[in-house]
Amino acid sequence: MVVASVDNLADERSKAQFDVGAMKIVWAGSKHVFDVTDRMARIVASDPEFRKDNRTTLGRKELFKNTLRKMAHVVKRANELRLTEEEASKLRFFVDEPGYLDLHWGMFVPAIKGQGTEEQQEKWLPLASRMEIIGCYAQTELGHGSNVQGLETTATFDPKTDEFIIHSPSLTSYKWWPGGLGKVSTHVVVYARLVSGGQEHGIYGFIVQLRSLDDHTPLPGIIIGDIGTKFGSGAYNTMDNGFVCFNRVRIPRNHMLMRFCQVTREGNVCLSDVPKQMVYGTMVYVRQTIVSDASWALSRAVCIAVRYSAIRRQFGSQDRGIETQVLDYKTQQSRLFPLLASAYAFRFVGEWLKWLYADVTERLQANDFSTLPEAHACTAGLKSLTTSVTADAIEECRKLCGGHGYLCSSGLPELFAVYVPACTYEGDNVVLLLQVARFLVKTVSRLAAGKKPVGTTTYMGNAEHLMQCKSSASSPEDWLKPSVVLEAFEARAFRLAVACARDISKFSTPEAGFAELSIDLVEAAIAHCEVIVVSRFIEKVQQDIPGDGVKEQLQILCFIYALHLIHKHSGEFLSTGCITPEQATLANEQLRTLYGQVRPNAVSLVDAFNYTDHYLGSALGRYDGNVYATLYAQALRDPLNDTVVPDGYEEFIRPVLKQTMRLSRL
Ligand SMILES: CC/C=C\C/C=C\C/C=C\C/C=C\C/C=C\C/C=C\CCC(=O)SCCNC(=O)CCNC(=O)[C@H](O)C(C)(C)COP(=O)(O)OP(=O)(O)OC[C@H]1O[C@@H](n2cnc3c(N)ncnc32)[C@H](O)[C@@H]1OP(=O)(O)O
Ligand SMILES: Cc1cc2nc3c(=O)[nH]c(=O)nc-3n(C[C@H](O)[C@H](O)[C@H](O)COP(=O)(O)OP(=O)(O)OC[C@H]3O[C@@H](n4cnc5c(N)ncnc54)[C@H](O)[C@@H]3O)c2cc1C
Repeated sequence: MVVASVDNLADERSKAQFDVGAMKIVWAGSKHVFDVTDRMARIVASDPEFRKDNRTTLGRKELFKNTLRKMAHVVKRANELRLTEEEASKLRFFVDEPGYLDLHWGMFVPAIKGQGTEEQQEKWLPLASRMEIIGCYAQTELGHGSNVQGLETTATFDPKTDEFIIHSPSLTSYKWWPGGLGKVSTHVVVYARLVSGGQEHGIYGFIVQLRSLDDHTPLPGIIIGDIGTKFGSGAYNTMDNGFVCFNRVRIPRNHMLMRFCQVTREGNVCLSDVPKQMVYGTMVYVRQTIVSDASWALSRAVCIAVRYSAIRRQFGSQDRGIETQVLDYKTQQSRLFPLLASAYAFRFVGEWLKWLYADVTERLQANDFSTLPEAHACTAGLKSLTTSVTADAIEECRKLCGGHGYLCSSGLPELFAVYVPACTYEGDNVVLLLQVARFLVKTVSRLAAGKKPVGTTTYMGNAEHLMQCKSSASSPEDWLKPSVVLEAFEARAFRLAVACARDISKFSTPEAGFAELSIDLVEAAIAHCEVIVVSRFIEKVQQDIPGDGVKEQLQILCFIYALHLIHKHSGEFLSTGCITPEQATLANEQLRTLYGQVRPNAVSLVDAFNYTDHYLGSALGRYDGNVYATLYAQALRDPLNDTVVPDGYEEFIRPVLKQTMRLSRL
């Protein structure tokens, strides 16, 4: 019997019809980013301090201490190697272990940058950059997360002492969830209701010291700890998500982040002339980074599943000869290749969102707030879409790897467990889609008032056409025309949004209509977000892209992405009358052809992600394809195999056997 050989992947690589090196640059975004990413990934992979293959077997305390050691090593290496901010952030990324540094650099520092005055930034940022203090971001409470306006923690100004009193008035007001809070952070940006002169003035951020910088003990009035073990082995349990209760903790007045709202010495509250939502700015920033990161998690899972599907063979042999690679099964392709295409789609939309965020930031600095609602809708919607798809895709990749996908050594269970909270943190995905829907309904009603839509809703300006058009696709090849594909997506999204707006107007109040129709609104929001992703992908493949065959591969992936969505949401495309059942069948036919075109390039398309074996952390996804020997070696290393006869034999197995023997003699 011929067994799968590691040569499978070499064979696969020899079939590639494009320049893999050039695709690596496209995936990275530029030669510079590729070089930095590649260098940082290799530094981490070659450093034994960053070993992670034992993570799922460690108890919580050991795991956490191990993370502390790694974080300290990250800081040490970043200093020794004099890494730039860009390089250090990549280094942290490849260490691939959630830890307090994520929240310090990812939320605490951005909150101060975004919401602190210049003076406050000058004071706090150098301390944070040199890591003389470690910070986190505490917004969520035990009783309230999604509803930020419902937060209970108070920050009451005391004009007698020129201080704020930070207080947790109830159990439900305890801050609950912030990463880095439980055991590590010395400081926190706390979100609380500002109270001055006996009046409430809304939610703002306040810098509070939590722990002594001498011995790390909590400061007076602070009760603090970890919220407990979370889902999965290893995974997010490396993070000390924490709780904190403030018992009338006093902080100086200038610890309130005062860029958008100032409290004077007398306790007067002066609002700047900016929208009050500016205080939500850190969330917009982080949502944008989460969209960029989705493509990394998704591509990682897809890389494992594609390589393993090329190695794994089942059936297809009459004479016990060589069996079929599971990657050759159309069903495997139809589950896997849309995920591969989605990874590329999310990579490009992530890059675009970075641009959008930079653009809105520049405008806000010039007091132009006109694009803020769109930036909020795009970051919220794309965060929701990309994380939901990625979490589901990681689980699908696990199933695509059959039984071995269920082993921790496949890397997929931990990847799923660490990734799935992305659907919840930084805004629950449904709550965020409802924000997009609110924006869409407003856009539709503005259209009715003769206002021209801009940005990602520009397509809605073509209202009359989008409401009436019928797709012209009359052959499978027609589904390779960008204009045909885009028209179908835009018409579906627009018709769903218009139907929602129309139906809402039938209720006694818009709020009642919005609440009753929220299921339809979520669907309309997803349809709009898919227009954004599809159109950005089409735009990308219409650019000049260097490298033999690279553009052709991306075109194939782009159409797989779009057509698999038409298949997935065929109910909506059909019920809105954007396409006919015959056209849906033609789209499926084209999709099947495209799967055949990706097949010989699949392994090279995942090689283009340029992942090290360390980063992948998977016996199934190894670059050399040596799957079975690695699975066996890792099984032998399991703590349960430390002894041949297990601990507990004398106590619990032997007596059972003895008892059974006694019974059988009776
Ligand atoms: C094996 C592998 C191992 C290891 C892998 C290693 C590492 C990788 C993994 C991951 C770890 C690393 C890092 C991960 C990064 C981050 C994750 C960590 C932490 C997460 C942190 C948090 O979760 S912080 C808390 C976040 N909380 C939320 O997001 C709350 C959500 N709620 C809200 O945002 C709001 O309450 C709301 C938007 C839902 C409602 O707002 P509001 O009550 O004000 O009501 P309205 O709906 O009425 O809105 C009023 C108007 O305001 C507009 N609006 C709302 N929000 C914004 C905004 N942000 N910007 C601009 N405008 C906004 C809204 O549109 C309304 O406008 P109108 O014109 O319609 O009035
Ligand atoms: C791993 C992890 C890390 C985190 N890190 C931090 C951190 O560093 N700092 C921090 O402040 N917070 C953090 N959080 C908290 C996180 O931001 C919140 O959990 C998140 O915002 C969701 O809020 P919630 O838990 O209140 O969910 P809920 O709002 O209680 O959601 C429960 C259910 O209700 C539904 N729902 C809620 N409102 C509506 C509505 N209006 N319409 C329809 N359905 C609705 C949701 O869809 C969901 O299904 C973290 C959370 C996790 C899981």
